[in-house]
Amino acid sequence: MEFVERIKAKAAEEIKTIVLPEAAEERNIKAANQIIKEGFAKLVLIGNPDQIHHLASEYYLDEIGKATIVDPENNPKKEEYVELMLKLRASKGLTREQAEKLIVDPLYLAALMVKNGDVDGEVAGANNATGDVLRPAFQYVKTLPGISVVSGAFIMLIPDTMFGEHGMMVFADCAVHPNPTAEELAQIAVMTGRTARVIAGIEPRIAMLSFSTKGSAKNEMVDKVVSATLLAQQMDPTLMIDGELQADAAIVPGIGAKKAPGSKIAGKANVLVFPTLEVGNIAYKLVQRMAHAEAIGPILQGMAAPINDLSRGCSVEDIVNLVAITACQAGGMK
Ligand SMILES: CC(C)(COP(=O)(O)OP(=O)(O)OC[C@H]1O[C@@H](n2cnc3c(N)ncnc32)[C@H](O)[C@@H]1OP(=O)(O)O)[C@@H](O)C(=O)NCCC(=O)NCCS
Ligand SMILES: CC(=O)OP(=O)(O)O
Repeated sequence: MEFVERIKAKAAEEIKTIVLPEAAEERNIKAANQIIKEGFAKLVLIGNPDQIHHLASEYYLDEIGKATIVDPENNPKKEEYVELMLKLRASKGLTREQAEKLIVDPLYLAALMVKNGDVDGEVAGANNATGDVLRPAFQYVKTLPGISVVSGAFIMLIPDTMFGEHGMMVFADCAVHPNPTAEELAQIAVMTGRTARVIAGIEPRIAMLSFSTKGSAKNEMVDKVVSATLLAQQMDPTLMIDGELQADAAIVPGIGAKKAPGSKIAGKANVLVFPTLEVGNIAYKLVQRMAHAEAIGPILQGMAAPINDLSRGCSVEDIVNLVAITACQAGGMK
């Protein structure tokens, strides 16, 4: 079974409720209709009900009536969420007046719904920049115990290639943490290995990427990747991790054998960990656009509850796929 079909079938085994805070938008509403029709998740749509119904009738989206619509301007749970916000962040200086303003923002409302257990997960980002999606999630939903840094992975499905796992690769961090320390990069590598195992369903072979292979260049940026590799190997000895490797040494067998003889990962990597967000975000977009890869994500790694971001360049299908992954995470696939 193909990856996307497998994820949808898994989500359908235990139906979860996912909130879409950008529902009054064409791609979101079309995706919502498709998800309800396919039946692998229940949906809560945040937005102006008139706008949502108008879009649904404009595009003949017959299933939208089966979703729960929450109007942020007229939300019966507003007071309950404001109290929760104050309980969680009054100590950080949040005032009642600020909380009452924030809870009308669909991205804050969605994060509070997740925190309050009213929904099982959230998908947003088609209409909002990543930072704006992440901030309410970081403030209210927080990270898993023991995780200090959230990162974003993409499952890349690259057509007509044998790179990675028959064209499937996992890339991270492509979305969240601009300039990780060695310790943070090690955490990102370990979390990405787990995403590859649990969500992509592959046994990870993780390459810690750099512009140097096994000491071919000397620079503090290379030193960071070397330290991160050692730390990641210690953090999870069950994972196969090697570095520092250049991208060609990581994925091309002949070059891997030449530049990193004896490495179990070189030439065979199916997980690529980038040294900074700058590199990861540029690399995933180039592979997506130039190699016509499907880029599923960013799947946020290390959140205490499933909240996932989208690229503003996403398609309807991208939203559908990420909702399926979010529902699987809510079902315990983390
Ligand atoms: C994620 C991001 C928005 C956080 O920036 P910020 O709001 O300035 O962060 P702050 O330092 O004020 O932190 C806000 C909260 O988030 C937490 N946080 C920040 N980065 C975090 C991370 N990577 N993992 C976990 N928590 C994080 C902070 O601990 C803080 O929590 P607190 O308020 O309870 O103390 C910022 O790092 C960012 O914009 N990243 C790039 C996103 C992006 O544009 N990606 C490219 C497109 S996908
Ligand atoms: C993941 C990402 O790059 O998001 P956007 O394209 O919205 O900035």
